[in-house]
Amino acid sequence: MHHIDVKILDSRLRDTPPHYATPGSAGLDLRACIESPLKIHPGETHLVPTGIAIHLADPGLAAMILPRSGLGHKHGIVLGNLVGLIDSDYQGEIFVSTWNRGKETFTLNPLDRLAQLVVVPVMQVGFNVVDEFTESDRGAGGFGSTGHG
Ligand SMILES: O=c1ccn([C@H]2C[C@H](O)[C@@H](COP(=O)(O)OP(=O)(O)OP(=O)(O)O)O2)c(=O)[nH]1
Repeated sequence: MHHIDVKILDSRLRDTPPHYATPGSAGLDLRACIESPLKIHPGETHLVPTGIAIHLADPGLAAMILPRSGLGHKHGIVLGNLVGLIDSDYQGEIFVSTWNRGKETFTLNPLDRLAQLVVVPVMQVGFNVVDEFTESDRGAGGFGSTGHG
């Protein structure tokens, strides 16, 4: 298992440092480190601090912030940037762009679990500029060009 450095920036999280809820969990809970309940009206987006900073350090790693399924499906609380990408050299606090795409006001309470962080391997590649690609079966066909079935 990889280990990465984390800073706890909000003392309320001291007793709950980031950990996977079950051994099979892919996402680490990110909590809303706000001082008081926050009403998010339909269509609004708020940048919510999470009280933690991570340093992935290895350019072969990145972290993605993803919505929580229940919040997104039932309450329309998703991400203003759809997916958040944390670079391996980022050391600042992690923020969640919190968008209420639903039709009802949602109240976010301090330390609520808001989103999830997934650490993923990243391959960095070099680009060779060419005039022609080596031929493939698909060629430039996309957007449904292989049919529906
Ligand atoms: O949902 C997010 C997305 C990003 N970040 C942090 C970590 C990331 O490494 C940094 C920069 O993000 P990104 O590269 O996506 O932002 P940008 O808008 O392209 O700006 P920059 O010029 O800072 O790269 O902001 C967050 O805290 N939450």
